[in-house]
Amino acid sequence: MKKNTETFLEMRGISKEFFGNRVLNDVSFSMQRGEILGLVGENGAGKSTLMKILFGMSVIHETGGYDGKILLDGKEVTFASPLNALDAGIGMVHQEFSLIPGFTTTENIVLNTESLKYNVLVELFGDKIKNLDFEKNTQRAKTAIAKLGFNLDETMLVSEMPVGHKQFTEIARELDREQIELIVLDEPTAVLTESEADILLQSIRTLSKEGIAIILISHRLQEIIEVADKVLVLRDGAVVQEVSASQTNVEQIAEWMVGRELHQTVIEKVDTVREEKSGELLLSVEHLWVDMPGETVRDVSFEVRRGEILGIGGLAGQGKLGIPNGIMGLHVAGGQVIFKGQPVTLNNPRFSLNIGMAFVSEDRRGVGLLLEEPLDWNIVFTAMQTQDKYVKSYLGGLIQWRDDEAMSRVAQEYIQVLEIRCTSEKQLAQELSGGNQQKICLAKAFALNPELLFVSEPTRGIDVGAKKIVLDTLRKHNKQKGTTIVMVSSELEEMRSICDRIAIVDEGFISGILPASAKSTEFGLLMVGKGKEHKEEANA
Ligand SMILES: Nc1ncnc2c1ncn2[C@@H]1O[C@H](COP(=O)(O)OP(=O)(O)OP(=O)(O)O)[C@@H](O)[C@H]1O
Repeated sequence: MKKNTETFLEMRGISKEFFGNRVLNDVSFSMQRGEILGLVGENGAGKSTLMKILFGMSVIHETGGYDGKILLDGKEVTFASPLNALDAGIGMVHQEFSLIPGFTTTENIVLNTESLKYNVLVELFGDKIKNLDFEKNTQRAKTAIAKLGFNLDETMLVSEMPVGHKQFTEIARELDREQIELIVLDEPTAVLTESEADILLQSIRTLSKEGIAIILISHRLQEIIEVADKVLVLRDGAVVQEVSASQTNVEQIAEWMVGRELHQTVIEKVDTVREEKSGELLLSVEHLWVDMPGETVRDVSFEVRRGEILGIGGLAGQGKLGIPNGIMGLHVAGGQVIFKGQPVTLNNPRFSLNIGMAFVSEDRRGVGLLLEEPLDWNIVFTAMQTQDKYVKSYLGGLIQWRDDEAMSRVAQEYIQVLEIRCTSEKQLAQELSGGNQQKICLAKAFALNPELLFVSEPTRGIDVGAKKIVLDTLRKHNKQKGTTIVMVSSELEEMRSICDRIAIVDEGFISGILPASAKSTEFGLLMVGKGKEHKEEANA
C-alpha cells in the first residue's frame, strides 16, 4: 500500500490534567497512512500521556479522562480500553515490557489470540476443549518476525532472551494483528545495540511503505531525523513545533525541546588528561563470572582505587551489564571479589549493600522502584533498611519510627538537584515519567552515600538537556563526597567525559583498560575484540 494524502488519524485539542496538574494543553496533530511521526520532548513533556490517551489506557479514564477529540478517517472515536484501540487497528509498544517470562517468543506473540484446532471432543464438550494449533501459531510468529527482518528464535523463552530480543518480540506481537494500521513505539531503541537499532529503523521504513503509520518516541534525536517524515515537538505539554524531518536537524530539535539555545554540547569534551588515581585499593575483582541472560561474564579481573571513576563499556550483549549485576548479587556469580580487603559474599544482595556498595540498575522498573509508594519513601527506603538512616529512636532505641521530616528534606534536596519533574515528594513513583523515574533511582543510591557506587546506563531514557545534570551530579558526588564510581554505559562519549579509566568488555572478557583520554578509535578496536594485547598491560 502506498502512502496517501488523506488524513487517517487526527488528535484535536487534547488536554489532560492529573489531579489538577495540567500535563497536556490543547495538543493537535494529524497523520496519513504510512506516515512516520517522530514525537519528541523533555522528560515529563507529556509524550507517553498523549499516547496513553490515544490507546485508551485505564490510567487516563481513572484520572478523570481528557478533553479533545480523536478522529479516525474523519470519524470521532473514543476508546474505553486498549482492546478498543486494537480493534481499530492501533497497537502500542510501551517503555516497559509486558511479556510473560516463562513463555516462548511464539507464545507471547499469539497470547490471547491463539489459533485453535478442532478435535472430536469438541462435539461433546464445546469449543473450550479445542487444542492449540501449534503449527499455525508457529507460522504466525514466523510471519510477524519476518516483517521485522531481525533474527528472533521463535522457540526461545523470554526469560532467557537478551533485552533487545524482548523489544523485537513486543513489536512482532503488534505485527501479528491482522488489521494493524498504526503502531506507537515508546523509546524502542533505548535498550537496543546500534546494529539492532539500525535493523529496527529499517523495519519501521518497510512497515511504513506497506501503509502502516508509526509514531516513534525517542530521545535519540538522530534516529528521529533519519527515519521520521514529520517531527512533533512537545514542551511542557504543548506543541511547540511541527516540522518536516528533512527541514530540521538535531540541534534545532534539542533547542525547541528545552526552549533555549544550547550553546555548549551536552557532553563536555575531556579537556584534561586525568591522572592515574593512586589511592588505596578499594575493589579487586578476580576471575569473576556471571550468568546473566544475554550478558554473560566469563572471566573478568580488574581493580578500582578509592576516589576513581571507572567506566565499563562494550557492545551490548558482551557482558558489561553482567559485571555490576554479578557483584551486587542480582545474578548468579562466581570468582573472587575483595572490597576494602575483605572478601565479598557473592549471590547475596544485602551483603553488598551492608558493606558500603550501592547499585543503580539499568532495569529501573524491574529492580529499581517501589512504584506504588511516594518518592520520598523510594529515595530513603534502602538507606533506612540497611543503614538505619532516616529513623528516630524512642525509649532508648526500643522503638524506632521513620523520621518524616528527614525523609522529606533529603527527597526535596534530590528533586531540586536532579530537576525531577513531580508535584511534590509525596507523589507516587508510578506517576512519574520514565526519565524522571530514572532520576529517582539515582537519588536513592546517592541517599545511601555509598563508598562504591555502581551505575548502569545512568542516562538511558534521559532527555538531551538532563543528561548533563545526571553526569554532573555523579561527578559532584565523586569530588565532594569521595564516592568511588563504576559506571557501565553504552555511551562512550559520556563515559569519557567523567571517567578516569574505561574498561572494555568483549565476549565476556575485558579486552583492555585505557585512560579516558585515549582516542575513540582505540576504544573502538577494543570493542570489536582487536585489543587483546592491551589486556595484560592494562591489568598490570
Ligand atoms: N498516573 C499519573 N498520575 C499523575 N501524574 C502523572 C501520571 N502519569 C504521568 N503523570 C505526569 O504527567 C507528566 C507527563 O508525563 P509523561 O510520562 O507523559 O512524560 P514523557 O514526555 O513521556 O517523559 P519521558 O521522556 O521521561 O518518558 C509528568 O509530569 C508526570 O509526572
